[in-house]
Amino acid sequence: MTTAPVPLDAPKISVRHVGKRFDNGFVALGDVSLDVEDNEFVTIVGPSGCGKSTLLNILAGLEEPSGGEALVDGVPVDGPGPERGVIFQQYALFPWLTVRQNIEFGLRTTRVAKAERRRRVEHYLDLVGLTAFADELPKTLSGGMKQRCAIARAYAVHPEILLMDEPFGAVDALTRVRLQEQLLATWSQERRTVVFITHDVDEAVFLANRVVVMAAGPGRIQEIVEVDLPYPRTEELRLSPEFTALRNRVWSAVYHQGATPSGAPPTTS
Ligand SMILES: Nc1ncnc2c1ncn2[C@@H]1O[C@H](COP(=O)(O)OP(=O)(O)OP(=O)(O)O)[C@@H](O)[C@H]1O
Repeated sequence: MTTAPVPLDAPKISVRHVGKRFDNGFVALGDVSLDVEDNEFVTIVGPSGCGKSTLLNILAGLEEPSGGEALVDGVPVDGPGPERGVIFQQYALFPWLTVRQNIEFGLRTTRVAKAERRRRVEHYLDLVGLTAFADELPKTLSGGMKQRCAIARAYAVHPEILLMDEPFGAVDALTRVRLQEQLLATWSQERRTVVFITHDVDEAVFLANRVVVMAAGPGRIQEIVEVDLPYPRTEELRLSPEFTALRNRVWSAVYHQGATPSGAPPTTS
């Protein structure tokens, strides 16, 4: 059997008419199509149950679509792969391994030489601010620290694509802002393609090149909002009229579906 050549101009990720009907007959995704270019940062927002996680799981190769296909570099996704790092809301650390060992774990299954593994682990420990806790077990860490450890573990493998499902959902507001800044700093230094699910409209706009707004019944793309704000994104930018306008536009696309995500609605006075 011959494999079709990968087109040079293929988007990094291509979702083509993907549908998902679960075994109980529930249709979680209707007909979803989306291209994500190399090095893009795309966030996905939408009401609970509109199929965000289902779509991400299909990209991760953890679920199979029941119609259409998902492609990475022009090749159909057929299970998980090391080029796609997945980060969930729950940290999923190994409790019996130290922070350092948890970060190193993913690297053991790659062909990275020992010296390079060590270098990378120290680099990502430093990047997420956990060097001082490297020899601690996860049970001694706060929720935000555990999540930073999970993020370092995913980054250390150098996946070309990061698939993130509400990764900062369980951390306090201040840690969340720091994690957002760290993620953007890493993304701009090391360039990855990121697909990031969130319920937080501010977070969606702050991080993304494009915000994909989904709707439910069945899950589908309602609107795509281009975020033409410059990087690096700063705290001042969050207060700017341009940011507020985009935030309100995304909010309105979600809000006018008749369901509300978490977070405060825009003031209308
Ligand atoms: N294995 C399954 N079998 C049947 N239905 C499922 C299954 N997994 C998810 N669903 C349903 O599919 C729909 C989409 O779920 P999904 O988790 O993708 O939504 P979501 O947009 O990520 O929601 P949330 O924002 O609450 O995390 C939901 O109605 C959910 O109940």
